[in-house]
Amino acid sequence: MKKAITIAGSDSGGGAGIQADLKTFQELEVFGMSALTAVTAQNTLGVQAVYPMTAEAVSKQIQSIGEDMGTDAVKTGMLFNAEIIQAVSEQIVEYNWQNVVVDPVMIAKGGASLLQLEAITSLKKYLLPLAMVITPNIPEAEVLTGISIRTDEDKEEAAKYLYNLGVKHVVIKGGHDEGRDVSVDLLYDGNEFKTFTSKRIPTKNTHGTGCTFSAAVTAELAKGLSVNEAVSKAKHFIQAAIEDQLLIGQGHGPTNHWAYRKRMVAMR
Ligand SMILES: Nc1ncnc2c1ncn2[C@@H]1O[C@H](COP(=O)(O)OP(=O)(O)OP(=O)(O)O)[C@@H](O)[C@H]1O
Ligand SMILES: Cc1ncc(CO)c(N)n1
Repeated sequence: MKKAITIAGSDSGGGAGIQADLKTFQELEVFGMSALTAVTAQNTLGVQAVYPMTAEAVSKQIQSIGEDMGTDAVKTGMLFNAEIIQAVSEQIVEYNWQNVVVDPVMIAKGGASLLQLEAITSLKKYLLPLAMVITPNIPEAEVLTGISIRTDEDKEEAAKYLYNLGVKHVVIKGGHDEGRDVSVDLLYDGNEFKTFTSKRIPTKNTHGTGCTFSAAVTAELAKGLSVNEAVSKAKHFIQAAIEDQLLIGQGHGPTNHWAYRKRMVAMR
């Protein structure tokens, strides 16, 4: 069985963070492991509190996996501060992990900060050059590049900027591209652009869409798919998860992580 580790924050509400990642790994038949970077008190209404781990505690968790079990792919989500980013980057180098998916989580749906502003320089300097894939949403791509993204050309320019920081593949997600009836994710591999388009689902229940999408990319890379194939599969996975609504909580509800498998079983 292939293995994947998520290095991310805990979402007590279960829709995003470590919980979304492990559910997604399981649904895609990959053995899930984790290193917690922070504990959040969170629900569908927002983030009530953030308790970061020490960089040492994060390092030790990764070391436990690296020294014994190993992994076929790595995902990073909420990293919170520069010390954690540096520790994670060092461990990725130490164990020579190649299939690294960086979801540059910055701000939760309700506006709470999940990454300190001064940590963005460290993210760009230490972690991005180790990434096989980076999966920013539009606001994250704007912060990382300083480019204001309004048009498809702006997205392409931002993707090129991120590629030039040493990331091998850039996926700029289209969930925040509101006012369109489609959600378009753009993939750039340094050579050509490819788009993955789906019907935009009118719903407020999109808590954890980004985490779930990047976890699905990670699981598929662990299984040996190419980045192109992994992104395509992840797009189908998240589309099913948003479509098959759960209606949990009073705010931005979680997606349905088992919708994709339910569909696959029904098609057999
Ligand atoms: N309403 C929607 N309908 C269809 N697809 C969507 C919708 N919202 C998001 N997506 C898809 O979900 C994935 C995640 O995109 P999004 O831009 O929402 O990430 P995000 O902002 O990082 O998510 P979050 O911060 O909630 O974890 C992308 O593949 C995007 O196309
Ligand atoms: C712990 C955690 N990671 C990531 C996100 C982004 O969706 C969130 N809301 N919470």
